[in-house]
Amino acid sequence: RSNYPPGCDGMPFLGCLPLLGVHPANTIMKWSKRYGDVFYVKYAMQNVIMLNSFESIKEALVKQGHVFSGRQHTFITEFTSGNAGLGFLDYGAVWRSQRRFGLATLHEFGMGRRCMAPKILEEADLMCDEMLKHGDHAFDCMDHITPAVTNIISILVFGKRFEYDDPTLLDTLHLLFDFGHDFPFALFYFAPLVRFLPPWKAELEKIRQARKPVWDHIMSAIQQHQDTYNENDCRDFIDSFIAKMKSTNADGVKFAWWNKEQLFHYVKELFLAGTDTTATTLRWAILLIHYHTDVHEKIHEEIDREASNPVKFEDMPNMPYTQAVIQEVFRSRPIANFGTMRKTTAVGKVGGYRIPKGSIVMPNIWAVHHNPQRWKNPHLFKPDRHIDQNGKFVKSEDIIPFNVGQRSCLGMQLAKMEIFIFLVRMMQRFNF
Ligand code: HEM
Repeated sequence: RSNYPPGCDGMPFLGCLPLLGVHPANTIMKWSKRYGDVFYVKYAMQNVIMLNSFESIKEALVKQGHVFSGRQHTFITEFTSGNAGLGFLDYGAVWRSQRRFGLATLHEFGMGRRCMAPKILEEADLMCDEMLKHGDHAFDCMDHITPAVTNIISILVFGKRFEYDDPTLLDTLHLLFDFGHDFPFALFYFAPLVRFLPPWKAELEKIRQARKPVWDHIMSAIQQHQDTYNENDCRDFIDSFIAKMKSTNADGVKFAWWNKEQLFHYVKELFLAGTDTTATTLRWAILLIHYHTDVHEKIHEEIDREASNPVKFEDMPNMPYTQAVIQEVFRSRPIANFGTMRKTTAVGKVGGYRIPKGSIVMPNIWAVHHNPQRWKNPHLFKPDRHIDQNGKFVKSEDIIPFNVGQRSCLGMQLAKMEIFIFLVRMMQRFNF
């Protein structure tokens, strides 16, 4: 294989899996000292091209986005998404049209005409009310953050929130957080045969059982929307999709991807992709602010001085320190260290190496955010590094928790809005 990147083969059958340790992204970042920015790591039987610098990630995912935006279909992508929805569609015309629809709809309901900000604030207040019920007793803040962010996706998708003790919400949380949180997706992805081994076989069966009521609920919500659909009153994501189904199929030609089954997978995926990510980022924010008393004092002072009470999303540009704190949370604790696996749809070239068609490629976002040449003491939490001499917030294009390129996170704007409003509102109502 001429001009293929260097790399590590590890052991027969297992490849490098046993060598990755408890923090694979950090281990791979260390290996880049030996192999350079672009190298391969064998995961079980499959080579994965790792991109360990912002330059190589940009060269591949942005400059050659048409080559590096595919997805591989495996047993686990089929199990998770039916290889439909959006995140696991392979690159091509179908993905492009579904993505365009998703972006336009999220814009409409997220930032656009029907801005979600007031609903996010309302949910943040309801969440704070629940937290207050604990009085002086200790509690796990995730017990309240997860239902609240799940409700934001519910409002977007179903047009309504759930009471915190509603069985549908509880079933959804059970599925997303009890199973989803630590699910070894990569293990099933690279070593699909483990699904036949007893402990994993049983685990998958438990997930099948747990997801049934949630899937039934999504299907019946779609049916209910179809029964009550009014073309002059588009209530939410499902209505927008139904409108698209009707207009696309209007001439009697059925387009395979604008149908109820695809809608079901899309809805499912918005919950999968948009809840744990946002909730975990918020949890990191609370923890990091709590442990850094200097940061805690400065952010509180800015919120008291600059934010409306209750906070508005429009306050954000006047709050450079709060923006710096959020950017530093994203830098120091990216939720998806490796983004989501990409597959090349043609031959590509990165760092001078030839990347064959069909290669699996992963950006090491952790390595970019912890590069000591770029960030002084990268392991320290220091929001001030994002403030210039004039006290202004400095936005850094190489902080990439949502990844970059045409396949980056669909919900980035909504997630940023949620994190700002939830965090500031919590700090307006509590000290932590
Ligand atoms: C802090 C919160 C979030 C983080 C850190 C995050 C991060 C990511 C990352 C790293 C990817 C992989 C992109 C790639 O392959 O390059 C992704 C994809 C995706 N995210 Fe997010 N995400 C967040 C919140 C959300 C929210 C709120 C939604 C939905 C409303 C969402 C929906 C999606 C979807 C649908 C994809 C697949 C996009 C595609 O393949 O075209 N995410 N996200």
